[in-house]
Amino acid sequence: MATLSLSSSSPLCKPKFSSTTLVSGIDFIPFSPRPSLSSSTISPATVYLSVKQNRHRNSLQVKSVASPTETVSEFDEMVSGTKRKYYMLGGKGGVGKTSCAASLAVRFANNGHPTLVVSTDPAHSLSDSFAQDLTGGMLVPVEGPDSPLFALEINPEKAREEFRSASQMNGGTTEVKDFMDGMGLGMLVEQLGELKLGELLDTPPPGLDEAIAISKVIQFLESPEYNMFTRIVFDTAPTGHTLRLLSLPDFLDASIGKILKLRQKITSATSAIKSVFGKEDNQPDAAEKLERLRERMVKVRELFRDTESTEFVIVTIPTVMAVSESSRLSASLKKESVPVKRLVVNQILPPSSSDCKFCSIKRKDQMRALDMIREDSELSGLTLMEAPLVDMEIRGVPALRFLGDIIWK
Ligand SMILES: Nc1ncnc2c1ncn2[C@@H]1O[C@H](COP(=O)(O)OP(=O)(O)OP(=O)(O)O)[C@@H](O)[C@H]1O
Repeated sequence: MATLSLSSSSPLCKPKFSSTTLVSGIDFIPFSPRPSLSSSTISPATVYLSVKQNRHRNSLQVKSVASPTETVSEFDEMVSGTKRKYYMLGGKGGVGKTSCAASLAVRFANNGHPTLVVSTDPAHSLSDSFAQDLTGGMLVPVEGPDSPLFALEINPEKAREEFRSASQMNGGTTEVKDFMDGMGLGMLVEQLGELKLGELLDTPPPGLDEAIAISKVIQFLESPEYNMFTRIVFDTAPTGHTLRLLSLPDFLDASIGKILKLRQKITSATSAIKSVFGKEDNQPDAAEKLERLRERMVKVRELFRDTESTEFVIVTIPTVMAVSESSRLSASLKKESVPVKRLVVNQILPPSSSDCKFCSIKRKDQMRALDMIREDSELSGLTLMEAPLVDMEIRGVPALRFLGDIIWK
């Protein structure tokens, strides 16, 4: 039986399979691997853990069982190369997307990659996860990891406001409509109204915030000062939003195209009239802004489908509901040609070493859900990466490093 060790004094150390090292406050004891999960679907060096308090207060032991045939490391593949790569983590609400995304970002940073972790979930929890204030909609350095790690929580309200102001006419739609009505051109404005842009922005459908947020990130990343980041990890909003997001760039691209055409017609009509009356047309560069937004939407769409640089990682928990939703998510991503290779199954309970009835029933349930994954036509082809349910809240860089070292192998 091999032992996986993690050392707090050496965050860059790779797992060793021979000795036990004490790390921080909890003791992890090994238990046998489930024979029903084949080595082809298990991530290398899958860790089976049970958690129990250690009498050494500041130490943590992690022991694992490594199959002798498992040699290829998933994380080695993820970490190799300095070309920029994007990892998008998504799944059902509350399964641990933020914890997994933050732990992956820490893992990349501790393996030499200047990394950016971005939350596009309107209900941000990166700050809570890192236990640092990362709010403000700008890049904020995360303290702790070995290489630079920055976080960005996109403020959806601010991003949407920018989009709204770029989409509006000079002086507001009503004013323009009155003016255009007077000129017998009200029909054009009505056409603009039919696009229901105002409605779209006032009650945004799931996915719009995300699309705008991601296009905002692309805008950031285009600036030379962000060239340094070689890994970008996205903590995305729950599944429903993600699915809408996939079709949104097309929808917005088409809408913006129409808006731009109408704007052009209206602007040329108004400026011709204004010039007759000697008024200056001081129209700001709104059309230009809108065009740039449209271009970024196209880039978002391309980014999602780029198998070279992008990977969507589904995060789930071993319950029938979460597995069913993950299966649907995987099918939708496949349909949209979004690359998916890995599935993180989070919060797996250890086999009960006590006579806790609740624990053993719960674990049996989880094992059934894992079987479901194995038999699911959508999910069985993905590489399974398992994470135990630990008996402490995953908060702060040391805890995230600990979790990351277990999941991302
Ligand atoms: N493996 C784990 N062991 C113990 N606690 C965990 C584990 N993974 C996540 N948690 C805890 O579960 C809670 C929810 O996790 P997290 O915020 O990462 O989920 P989420 O999927 O991002 O949620 P949301 O959909 O609300 O954004 C947090 O308190 C987190 O610390």
